[in-house]
Amino acid sequence: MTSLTLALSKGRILEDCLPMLDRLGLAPAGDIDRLLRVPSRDPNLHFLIIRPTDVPTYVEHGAADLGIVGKDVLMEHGGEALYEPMDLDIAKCRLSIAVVKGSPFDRPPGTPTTLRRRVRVATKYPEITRRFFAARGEQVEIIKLYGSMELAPLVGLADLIVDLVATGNTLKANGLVETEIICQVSSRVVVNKASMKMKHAALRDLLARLQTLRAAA
Ligand SMILES: Nc1ncnc2c1ncn2[C@@H]1O[C@H](COP(=O)(O)OP(=O)(O)OP(=O)(O)O)[C@@H](O)[C@H]1O
Ligand SMILES: O=P(O)(O)OC[C@H]1O[C@H](OP(=O)(O)OP(=O)(O)O)[C@H](O)[C@@H]1O
Repeated sequence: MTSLTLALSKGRILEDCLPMLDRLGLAPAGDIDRLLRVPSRDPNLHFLIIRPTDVPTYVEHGAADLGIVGKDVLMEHGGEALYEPMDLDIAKCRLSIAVVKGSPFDRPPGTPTTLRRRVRVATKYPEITRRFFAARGEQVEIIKLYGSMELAPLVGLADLIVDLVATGNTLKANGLVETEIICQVSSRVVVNKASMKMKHAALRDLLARLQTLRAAA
């Protein structure tokens, strides 16, 4: 039998995936809090439990045959080297622009700025942000952060943020408002292109099983 390696994004996506994998009889058979390479209840499937931002890299290089990762991470990484056959419709949120409520930046999208400097945007997604503003003919100064983006405009580090929003509770709690949605986000299955050829039957079966869950949801 062909064996497959599936890279799972640690954190929120892993938690959302576990019930799905369990229903397919593919739950991890090991301590997912400690082990980085975990067998599943199916002897032909192993999991790698890794940081979300590392999933596209592992799959692209063939260290994993497939992976589950947020569309946000894929767009930032650039997904051209991977197949993206399925939207799992889990870990749903959106990538948005937000500003301090009532600040000079709290205005309709695309309003020309009167600033003598570039608008400063704090984000974990510099590539998506650069492309988004460039497509509108705006050059912005991007400040790369690794978390807690909501803090940046409160302490004068940035004018705007580009961050994930789901319920909107984090923005609200910090006195921020969403001014524009850049894109909707959900978790996707990505597949290594060589694996898709060499392990076609095994991958097709696993994708079909994941698809039945989607259809039943
Ligand atoms: N509030 C949210 N609601 C729903 N999905 C979310 C939310 N925040 C993030 N996600 C999705 O889950 C993915 C992983 O988010 P999570 O917060 O678990 O990890 P992280 O802290 O971003 O990872 P890292 O450890 O690499 O910084 C994101 O890439 C996105 O696709
Ligand atoms: O709209 P909400 O439902 O409040 O969710 C949005 C929050 O969720 C994510 O953060 P997360 O909890 O993953 O923390 P992190 O950015 O520090 O990883 C995101 O970066 C927002 O801060």
